[in-house]
Amino acid sequence: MTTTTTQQDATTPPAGRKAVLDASGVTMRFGGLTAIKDVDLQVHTGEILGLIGPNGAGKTTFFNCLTGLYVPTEGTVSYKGTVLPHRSHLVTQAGIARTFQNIRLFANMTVLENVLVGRHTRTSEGLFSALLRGPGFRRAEQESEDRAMELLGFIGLQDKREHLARNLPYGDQRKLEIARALASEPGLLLLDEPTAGMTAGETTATRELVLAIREEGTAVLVIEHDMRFIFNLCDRVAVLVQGEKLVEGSPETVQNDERVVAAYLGTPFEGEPGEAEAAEVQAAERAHETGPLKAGGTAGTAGTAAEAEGDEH
Ligand SMILES: Nc1ncnc2c1ncn2[C@@H]1O[C@H](COP(=O)(O)OP(=O)(O)OP(=O)(O)O)[C@@H](O)[C@H]1O
Repeated sequence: MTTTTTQQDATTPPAGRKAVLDASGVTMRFGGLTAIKDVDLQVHTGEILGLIGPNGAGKTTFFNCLTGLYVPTEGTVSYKGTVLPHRSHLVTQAGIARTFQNIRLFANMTVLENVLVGRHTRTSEGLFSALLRGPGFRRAEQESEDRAMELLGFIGLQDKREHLARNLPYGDQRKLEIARALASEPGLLLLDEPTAGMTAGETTATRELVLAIREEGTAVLVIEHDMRFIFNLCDRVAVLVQGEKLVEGSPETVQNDERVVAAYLGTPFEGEPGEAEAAEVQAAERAHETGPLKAGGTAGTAGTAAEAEGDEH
């Protein structure tokens, strides 16, 4: 069921675009369980790629392999042509930022402070400079704050800069997570279920935000269960099923692939609905009309499908 299909439009980079992310043969085993098996995936500059799959398909595990949280059992992950180290802060420094399925903000810090935390990989001032609070440090601090305020403006939270993160409404907390990730100036942003628990309005706002992020020059790889969101947003979609890439291609290609439907809904029964089942339902309906249930569970004279069929002729 999990044969990999590579569509013509799946691997060919759009003209003039290069791969920012190149995951090759990524496999992740936990003891006897293979959560990810030999997955290849590329994300190109200016692209929004969706990663979908049923619960437990391995999407988050794959993200963890990309971002250095897990060391893949096999395979490599490259960013702009350089193989990434298996350390998450080095991956962030290289240019990949992410958000998590469950919000991970510093609840007791302000909105602004949360974004400033996200900038630490982009500030070069050392410990001594920070302790002495010399001119170099103060300048860097001001630059960081200016950039953080720019990002808060970008997500529409500039007026809440002094609010504690824990006091923000849920949708704003999600946006703040994205701003914190953007503070590291990534070339690729990974979003893990960014619209989980959101209202329809918040989901639409998130879609617009992701499109604006792409406009600013950051490629996006997004995991999401909300299919409408994915198919309306993404340039391409990849489907993971039981740890393997099943299909990859345009939203239309993926939506129309029967194996994707089967993976989500289960394999359909062979053939048409059985005549016997249909007759049974009809018989039960007639029995209901004919009279009260007799002891033994049959109604009137129409106890079985066969009898019902016989009655009709
Ligand atoms: N640290 C771990 N140790 C052992 N097994 C794990 C670990 N992390 C994930 N798994 C297993 O790997 C498989 C894939 O899980 P994963 O969370 O990546 O799926 P998912 O596609 O993100 O699911 P969901 O959509 O429900 O979030 C599951 O069987 C899960 O139980």
